Parts: sequence; C-alpha cells; structure tokens
Amino acid sequence: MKKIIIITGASGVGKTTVNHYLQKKYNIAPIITHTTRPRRPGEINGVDYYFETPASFQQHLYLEQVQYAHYLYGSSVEGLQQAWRQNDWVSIVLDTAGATTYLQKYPQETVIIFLTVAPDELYQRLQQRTLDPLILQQRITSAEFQRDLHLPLALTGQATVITNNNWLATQKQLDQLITHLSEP
Ligand SMILES: Nc1ncnc2c1ncn2[C@@H]1O[C@H](COP(=O)(O)OP(=O)(O)OP(=O)(O)O)[C@@H](O)[C@H]1O
Ligand SMILES: Nc1nc2c(ncn2[C@@H]2O[C@H](COP(=O)(O)O)[C@@H](O)[C@H]2O)c(=O)[nH]1
Repeated sequence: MKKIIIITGASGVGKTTVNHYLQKKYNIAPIITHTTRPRRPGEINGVDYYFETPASFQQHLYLEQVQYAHYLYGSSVEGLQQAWRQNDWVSIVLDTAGATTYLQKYPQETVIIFLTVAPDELYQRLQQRTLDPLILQQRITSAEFQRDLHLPLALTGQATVITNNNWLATQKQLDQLITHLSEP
C-alpha cells in the first residue's frame, strides 16, 4: 500500500537528517520540493530542492504551497508522482502547514513524524549552520518558525512525536515506527 511519510517540525530539528536516514536504510523515495529560497552551500538543484525564481515557481502544479520566512515553498504533483515511480513508500519534509494539508488530502496514505528539540540545542544547531547573523535572525523570528516549535492542534493524535536530541535514540524510534508500519 502506498504511504507518504511526512517529516515536520521547526527549522533545524533534524527533518532532512531523518529523511536521508529513511532513504538510505529503507529505500524510501524522497519527494523533492520547490523553493525560491537561495541555495545554501553544498545544496544541489534537483536533489535538495528544485531551486526556482519567483517566475519559474509559478509554472508548476502544486498539491500545497506556503510562504516560510519570506520565501515560497511548494510540493508539486510531478514531484509526488516521480517519487511514487521509485517506491510505494515516499517521504517529504514539510512545515506543519504543509503536513496538515497532506493529512487532509491523503488521510489514508499519510504518516506524520513531528520532530522536536530543546530550544537551546536548536538555536545552537541553527547558529552552526547559518553563518550570516541576519539570515539567522530572519529565520528564528519568523512567525512560521515560532509556530512549528509546537505540534499544532490539527496534528495532535495524528503524529509520532520524536525528541531528536540523541541521534541513536532517534534512529531506534524510526526503526520501531517502520517495523510497525510494515506489519500486515
Ligand atoms: N540528533 C541530532 N543530534 C545532533 N545534531 C543533529 C541531530 N539531528 C540533526 N542534527 C544536525 O542539526 C542540523 C540541522 O539538521 P537538519 O538540516 O536535518 O534540520 P532540518 O529540520 O531539516 O532544518 P531545515 O528545516 O531548516 O532545513 C544539521 O547540522 C544536522 O547534522
Ligand atoms: N509546506 C511546505 N513546506 C516545505 C516545503 N519544502 C520545504 N518546506 C519546509 O520549509 C521550511 C524551511 O525550509 P529550509 O530548507 O529553508 O530550511 C522547513 O520547515 C521545510 O520543512 C514544501 O514544499 N511545502
């Protein structure tokens, strides 16, 4: 049966890290989303995101799209179809608004993982990743970042909540979840 594993939570909690783990260990196919945000060092177009201009962003058909810290993000129909061609089980990294939309659109297929981390640890991780203090400030003061620090009401009771302080413990919880989902 087809499954869409949605990894959500605030920026820096480890969503991308979890996504890579699921891809590497379980061959779960990642859905690549689109954004107008500038590339970070090391990010590759078509792997991390489809990096778009404001004009090219409008040329896709989106299942959902959001504005997050002043940039546009969207998951396209073609992105989901492409991932489903690789595997029945696919994964996607979304903000909590996107996760809520997927739950409404695909209630049978959707599995939600909400990641959380202690605030001090989270700010430290973001500081290490973001060299420009202005960009860091813009991110952590955004309404979207603040909103995604907490599990929204719409996802309460629908999400597996993982506190991602300790990577080994997180892996164990992910393995348990995948085992549970694989049961007939
Ligand atoms: N359990 C963990 N312990 C320590 N560091 C971690 C852990 N999980 C992830 N990290 C590190 O935290 C940083 C942020 O992780 P990641 O990029 O996966 O977050 P994210 O939620 O995808 O962020 P964003 O939404 O902004 O893209 C990375 O440097 C990553 O290596
Ligand atoms: N609703 C959506 N959220 C998305 C999508 N692609 C990424 N994201 C989320 O945006 C923020 C910021 O991402 P960053 O890479 O700039 O740090 C983060 O929470 C992502 O999960 C999307 O297509 N739709």
